[in-house]
Order: sequence, then structure tokens, then C-alpha cells
Amino acid sequence: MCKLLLFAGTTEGRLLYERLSARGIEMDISVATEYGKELVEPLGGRIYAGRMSEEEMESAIRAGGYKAVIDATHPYADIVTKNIQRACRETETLYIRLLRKESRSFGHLVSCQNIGEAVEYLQSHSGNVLSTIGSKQVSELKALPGYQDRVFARVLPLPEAINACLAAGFSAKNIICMQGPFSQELNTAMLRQYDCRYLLTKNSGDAGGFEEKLRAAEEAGATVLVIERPIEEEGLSLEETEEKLLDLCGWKPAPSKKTHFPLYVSLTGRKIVVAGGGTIAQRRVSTLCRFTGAITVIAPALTEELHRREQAGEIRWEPRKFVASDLDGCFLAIAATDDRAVNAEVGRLAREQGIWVSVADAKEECTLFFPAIVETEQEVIGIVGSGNSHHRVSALAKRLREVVEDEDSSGKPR
Ligand SMILES: C[C@@]1(CC(=O)O)c2cc3[nH]c(cc4nc(cc5[nH]c(cc(n2)[C@H]1CCC(=O)O)[C@@](C)(CC(=O)O)[C@@H]5CCC(=O)O)C(CC(=O)O)=C4CCC(=O)O)c(CCC(=O)O)c3CC(=O)O
Ligand SMILES: NC(=O)C1=CN([C@@H]2O[C@H](COP(=O)(O)OP(=O)(O)OC[C@H]3O[C@@H](n4cnc5c(N)ncnc54)[C@H](O)[C@@H]3O)[C@@H](O)[C@H]2O)C=CC1
Repeated sequence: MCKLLLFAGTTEGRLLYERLSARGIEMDISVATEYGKELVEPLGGRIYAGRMSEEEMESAIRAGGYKAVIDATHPYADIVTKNIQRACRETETLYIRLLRKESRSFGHLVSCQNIGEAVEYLQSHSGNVLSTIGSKQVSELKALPGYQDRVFARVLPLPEAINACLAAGFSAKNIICMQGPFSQELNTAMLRQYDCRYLLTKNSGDAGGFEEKLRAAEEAGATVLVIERPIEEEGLSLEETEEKLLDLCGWKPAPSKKTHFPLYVSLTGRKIVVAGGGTIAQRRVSTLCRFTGAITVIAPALTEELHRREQAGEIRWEPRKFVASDLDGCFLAIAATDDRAVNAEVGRLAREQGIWVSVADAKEECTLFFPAIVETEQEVIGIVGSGNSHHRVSALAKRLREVVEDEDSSGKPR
């Protein structure tokens, strides 16, 4: 049995879960927040909700007997990542770091490459903003229309910080001067006090009180806009992680069953009926003529080529519409009229009587897939696909024809 433990929190984590469980691989998930729990609940599987301490991780890993632990937490959830790594070392369990390669929004978090991106986001989203990015770049928020009313700048109680805010056009009522550390409670209170729907922060890691900001925003129902720092962590992409885990769990793709068995049968003395005398009927007839002379074409009109074949005595032509009795004593039928109802009727009647039938406009109605044929002097190769890839079948036949053309009758290259 191959069971995995996933520390989720990112979209990639969720995608990985979906992809692996679709292949029957069992995974338990640990999510830090109630919000995260809501997201993964519909996926099924065991959920550890709430932040785990390192000891709790260790005992969960021991109890679960996991073959590997996948860390798909946010790249800036440093502490969690360190704890997972330690717990894996202690329990001698394989640790895999899944890193998202590009930033994007997930849940109540929007990740931005720079302040400009955050400003752009805020332009199309209304609501007040608590800025916790400090005073050095506060002037960049001027690019946001209405910033003087919407943005509350939290800066250090130092003259240069206040001056930077004033110079940027902030009025006193929109400046909060206070020295941290800021607890979750304090952050929540500030978000509520100023009716902020957004908390703007740098991705400062834990030292910057980042966790407290995240938790406060969640509590106050605010969205966190994170100005990212470049990711320096080592890790695998979603695809790489997926591949590694499938390999680890010994997953093999189920051998796909082909829908049509190549039944090579003699057509000598067999009655063959083709309903329709157009382009498709002509193509089928030109193939069948290489195998038998007993072909009857039923159609009010024929293509020129079919006319020539009729003149040459290669086929019989009934110049009229198809009727049910045409199938009497028939071995193989081709429904190739341009009338859906007629083709369906040919198919239905043939199947009822156990007659092999190819219905040119409905693969579901075929008991026989008409093959692309490749012939050598002594052999015949028939190619059929899934019914969805005529171009592939056709192209493969063409390639094989080129191969066999280059060989002489003994099979040796010419
Ligand atoms: C299921 C099957 C039923 C049967 O037995 O009749 C079927 C069904 C359908 N074909 C359709 C379309 C085309 N088929 C071709 C070509 C070939 N089709 C052939 C066989 C089969 N075709 C059977 C097995 C298929 C398999 O093995 O996967 C080949 C091998 C033999 C032959 O026909 O001689 C021959 C290559 C021969 C060679 O190269 O040597 C081309 C290209 C072209 O015409 O050049 C197009 C236009 C494609 C396009 O334009 O994309 C449509 C949509 C019709 C519509 O839209 O109305 C349906 C109906 C459906 O899918 O339900
Ligand atoms: N399987 C395949 O590879 C492909 C299948 N098709 C499908 O094949 C069908 C035929 O296509 P084409 O040959 O290009 O059409 P077409 O228009 O060239 O020929 C239609 C033929 O059917 C005949 N016909 C009409 N009503 C009839 C009836 N009641 N009884 C007997 N014959 C009748 C016409 O006289 C004509 O000869 C179409 O439904 C088309 O969608 C099309 C392309 C590829």
C-alpha cells in the first residue's frame, strides 16, 4: 500500500491531490486553516485541520505510515516547512517540496510581484487597505486613484517615516504610527477599526510578523496582498512531483483495451452491399475491390469513378434508394449515404441480422471499423484507430506504405 501525506495550502497542492487520487493513490491532507479545510473537504480523504506542531507532525507521520510527505505549503510559511522537514528527518520519511513556479491568487491571498501589481489589483477592487509595507515605498501607492481615502499606512513612529507619508499626500487620519510587534489581535482590531478589506504586506517571512498578519486577515475577512520576494527555495514543480510520486507508488497506466480486433477474413464468395455512391462509398469500394468482386452498390447516383467500375464490371449497381431487403444474404454492409436516417437504418438492420457493418457517419453504430490498408506483395496490414483520429490512421498508413514500397518481395530493403 502506498499512502502519502500532503501538507496543502496552495493551488498546486490541491491539483496534486486531485491528480493522484484520480489514479487511486491514497492521500491524507493537512491544512492550516478552516478556510483551507473547506477547500479540500469536497476532495475526500482524511483531513488534519489546524496548525500542527512538529511533535504532532511526527506522530501523525508515524501513525499514518506514509511513504512520503509532500510539502505544498506557501513558500513563505517558513516555520511550517522547517517543521515538516524536521518531522520527516525524525521519522525517516521521504520529504518532497512542491513549489509553485509562478505566483497567482488563491483563497484569501493574492500574490503580487511588486507594488505596481498590487496597485493594479486594487484599482479593480473596492474597499479600504491597511498598508504594512513601511514608509520607504509608501509613495508608490499614489498610483492608486483615491488612495488618500482608501489607504491607511502603518509606519514606524519616526519623523522620517511620517514625513514620507505626508510627502506622499497622506493626511494624519490615514497614518498609523506604531512600533511592532503586532499580535494577531492587534492586526485584526486595526483592520476592523479602519474597515479594511485588504491587508498589504511584503513577504517578510516570520520575523516580520507575517503569520500574525495572515491570521488576522482571515479573522477579519480581509484579503492579503503579498508583495513577493523572489523564491530561493529548492523544490519540484507540480509535474515533477506528480511523476516522482507515481513512480514511488509503482503506478502503471492501465493497459488500454482497443475497441476493435483485427479479424482478417476471406471475402471470396461473400455478398457485400454498399449503400451510397458518393466520395466515401467510392473510397471504400476501391479498397474492397482489391479483395473481392461481389460488391453491390445501391444509390440513386454514382461518382464518375464508380460509374467506370460499373462499366468495367467490377461492381454491380442498383440505381435506386436502399431498401431493407438489400441486406438479404449479405456478409458485410457499408452505410455511406449522405442521409443520417438511412445510414442509421442500414446499421440497425445489419446489426439485427449479425451482418458486419461500417456506418460512415457514426462510429458508435459500427460493428466493423473500416481499416486503412497497407499492402505488400504478400502481406496485408489493416489499421484502425479509436474512431476519433482518422488523420493519425491515415498518416500512419501513408508512412507504412512508404516503408513497404522501399522493400522488395523478400522483405529486404531495396
Ligand atoms: C469509424 C470509421 C467508421 C467506418 O468504418 O466507416 C470512420 C468514421 C468517420 N470518419 C470520419 C471522417 C474522416 N475519415 C477519414 C479517413 C478514413 N476513415 C477511415 C475509417 C473510418 N472512419 C472508420 C474507422 C476509423 C478509425 O480507425 O479510427 C479510413 C481509415 C478508411 C476509409 O475510409 O477508407 C480512412 C483513412 C484511409 C487511408 O488514409 O488510407 C477522413 C480523412 C479523409 O477523408 O481523407 C475523414 C475526414 C476527417 C476530417 O476532416 O477531420 C467521420 C466524420 C464524418 C463527418 O464529419 O461527417 C466519421 C464518423 C464518426 O467518427 O462517427
Ligand atoms: N467514414 C469516413 O471516412 C467519412 C464519412 N463521412 C460521412 O459519410 C457520408 C457520405 O459522405 P460522402 O460520400 O462524401 O457523400 P456524397 O454526397 O458524396 O454521397 C452521398 C451518396 O449517397 C447516396 N444516397 C442518398 N440517399 C440514399 C439512399 N436513401 N439510399 C442509397 N443511396 C443514397 C447519393 O446518391 C450519393 O451517391 C456522410 O454522412 C459523411 O458525413 C464523411 C467523410 C469521411
